[in-house]
Amino acid sequence: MSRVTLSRYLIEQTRDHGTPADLRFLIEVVARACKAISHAVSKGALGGVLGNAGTDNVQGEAQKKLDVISNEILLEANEWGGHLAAMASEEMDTVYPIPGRFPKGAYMLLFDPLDGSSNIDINGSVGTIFSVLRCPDGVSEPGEADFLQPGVTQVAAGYAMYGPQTILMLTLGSGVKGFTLDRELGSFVLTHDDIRIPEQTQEFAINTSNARHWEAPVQRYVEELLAGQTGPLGKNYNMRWIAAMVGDVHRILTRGGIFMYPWDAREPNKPGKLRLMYEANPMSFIVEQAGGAATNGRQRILDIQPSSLHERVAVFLGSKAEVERITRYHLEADAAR
Ligand SMILES: O=P(O)(O)OC[C@H]1O[C@](O)(COP(=O)(O)O)[C@@H](O)[C@@H]1O
Ligand SMILES: [Mg+2]
Ligand SMILES: [Mg+2]
Repeated sequence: MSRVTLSRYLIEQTRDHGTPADLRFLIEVVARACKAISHAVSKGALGGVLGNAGTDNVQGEAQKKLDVISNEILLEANEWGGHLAAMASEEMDTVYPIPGRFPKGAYMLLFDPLDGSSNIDINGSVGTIFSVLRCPDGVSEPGEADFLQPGVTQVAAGYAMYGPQTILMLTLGSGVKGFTLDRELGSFVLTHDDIRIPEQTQEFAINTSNARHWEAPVQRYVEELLAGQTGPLGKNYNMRWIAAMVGDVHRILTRGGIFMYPWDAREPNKPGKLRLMYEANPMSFIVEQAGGAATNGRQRILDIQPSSLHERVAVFLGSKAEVERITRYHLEADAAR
């Protein structure tokens, strides 16, 4: 059987399903950048890429060397391609315009260049998350306001995961495909066709060290999960936490489950830890395209109208029945107030 590479898959999407050629090139360039990041990550201590960069990002988080390297790789790969009008990144203060010497295109790219940064120095899984938006008509130099589109307008989203294997998961809005990097061939090869998340699950992911800071509906739900077979949910649940959203979402796409990063009272003014534009929106698009659901506890994430580029959000995503349950618990608690 001949192998379907990412390039071939994208060409077939253009030929048979009307995927614009410039979107296809854009995805190819992002995938090439992910290969370069995978290579950089794998060098570890030998390549001098571990440890802190000695700088903070706009959100006040200490940047790791690989956060900065990955951001640079994505910028350099994409700026000359001719498919983009601008980029935005978790690691940059504001919008990155395409330099005047390069041609401009119809799309805008957003990314979390290195997700799961706390795993870098322990040789745990990390990844890259990306989201593609259309540049509004008539805008040649998009600013922050042009990026503030709800997630439902995304034309493509995906992530690469740099684990024991490097994989790339992609949605163009009609299902989710997964590709594994063949290092000898240098290509991403289709290995996960038509991914579907089971509606029910027996696995959950949440950082329980924050339990005392959660809202009542989250405490209620997790208590019920922990109560197991003799509790109100009537079954035993297992728990996993990779500390990299890419890893937890990848597990959910592979065998189901629910992932939660709720609001908590440690920083009460922030709606959550994860970023709407670089993490929650692309992951919610992928999860919905695989038959799952994603909310902030009260509302579908893809319907949220962003108010700023680096906006945070609470995230509950994965198997539909579980996401519906935790969302219902929030709404019931709100109604009883
Ligand atoms: O360390 P915590 O609080 O458990 O947070 C883990 C979460 O933080 C993140 O690492 C945030 O992403 P970055 O590494 O891109 O900042 C998520 O991937 C992950 O789910
Ligand atoms: Mg992240
Ligand atoms: Mg990051």
